[in-house]
Amino acid sequence: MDARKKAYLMLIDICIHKKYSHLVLKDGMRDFDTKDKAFISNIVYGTLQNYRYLDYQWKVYCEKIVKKEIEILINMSVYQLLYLERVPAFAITNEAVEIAKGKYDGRFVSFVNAILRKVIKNGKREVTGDADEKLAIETSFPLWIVKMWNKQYGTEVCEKICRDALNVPKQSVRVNTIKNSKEEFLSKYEGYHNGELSDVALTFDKGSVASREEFKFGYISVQDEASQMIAPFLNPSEDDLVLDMCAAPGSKTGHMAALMNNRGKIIALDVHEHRVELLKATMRRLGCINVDAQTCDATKASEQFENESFDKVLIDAPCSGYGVLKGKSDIKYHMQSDDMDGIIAIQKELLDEGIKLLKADGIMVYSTCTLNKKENELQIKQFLERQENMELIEEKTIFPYEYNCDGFYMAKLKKVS
Ligand SMILES: C[S@@+](CC[C@H](N)C(=O)[O-])C[C@H]1O[C@@H](n2cnc3c(N)ncnc32)[C@H](O)[C@@H]1O
Repeated sequence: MDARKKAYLMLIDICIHKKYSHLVLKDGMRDFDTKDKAFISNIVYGTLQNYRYLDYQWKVYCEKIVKKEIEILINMSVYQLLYLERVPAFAITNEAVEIAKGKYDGRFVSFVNAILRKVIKNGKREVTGDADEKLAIETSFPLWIVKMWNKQYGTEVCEKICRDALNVPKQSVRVNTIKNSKEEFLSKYEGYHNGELSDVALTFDKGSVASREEFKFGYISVQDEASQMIAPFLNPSEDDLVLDMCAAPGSKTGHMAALMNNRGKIIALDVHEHRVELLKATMRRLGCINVDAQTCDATKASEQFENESFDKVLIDAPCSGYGVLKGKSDIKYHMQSDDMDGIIAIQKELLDEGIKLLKADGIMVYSTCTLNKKENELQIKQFLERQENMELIEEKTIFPYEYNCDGFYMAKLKKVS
């Protein structure tokens, strides 16, 4: 199959059938060579990342509402016209027409052709509107989130968050110190560079590490650098009993096990059984022997575990994920203003359950990979108002533009006796 046709079918799966982009790309590219793989992934991610900007470039030329399948075809073609300078315009138009011919009737074929010709003739449209509207279109965010970030973080930070989300994320791994030190690892494997934030982080430029020997042997774990700041923030020690309430797929569990020198004990919970299986496989690969993984709804964990029995509790909560938009452009594409309504209630339940299980003088860390104060600072403020025996020791936000990493929020809390 032609690479563009494949990219189109993948975009249909992601945008219409709501499949995860990384899985669609992983499963769909087996029969393509390296060059085509790069081309397909460029079209898929580029189109998703710039979707609203691409809409803006051509919807001015049509009066009626367009079928979603046709909109996707035009957007992926406009993406190539505006961003892939080496690809000739006639090749892009011809291929779009061929894809349309194979699937839709003659009316749609001429429509696609006419729109693309107008975009070629008129070139890029300058974005107009007030500052929020311009930023929203230029960076392909819905207006409501630009307004929300503006209100919560101020204009300057909001603009940096939006523009940074268009960048390609840095790829990072964590050296698994249970199996090797960073120095030992670097003496054996090439193509890795020191990270900026975490002392066990390495970055790499090319390809994916999942098929490499060093990954299979468990010498490294794929983990964003900002995410690597969470386990040290909780700082578990060798003789601690730790509860990791939302643990799968286990990035932070594995990091905590390493910080504890594989001693003490981590009870790692997740509500989804298939994700607990993933976590167990990761723990085996990394050689973590102090982790007991269990399928459990952590909002009811006190029915299963004794109250006040854990020295440390980590709640790496389910969240809207607005800190990881560079790497997961499908979150950006699908984002809706009511995404967080249900999640905020679950986060609250997890916090209230966590405190029951924490020992007096114990430490709890609450973290999310989102940039939304309602799930972060405000969630913690309301928790502290409900629970007088908890005190806030420190809270911080890592913005994704600071280190070309993911965005994370973390709060460290202590149970006062
Ligand atoms: C942000 S992810 C955790 C990432 C993980 N800590 C890591 O570092 O790899 C949130 C996890 O919470 C789990 N989850 C959601 N609701 C839950 C609940 N009520 N009890 C336990 N786990 C839950 C999800 O299945 C998901 O795996």
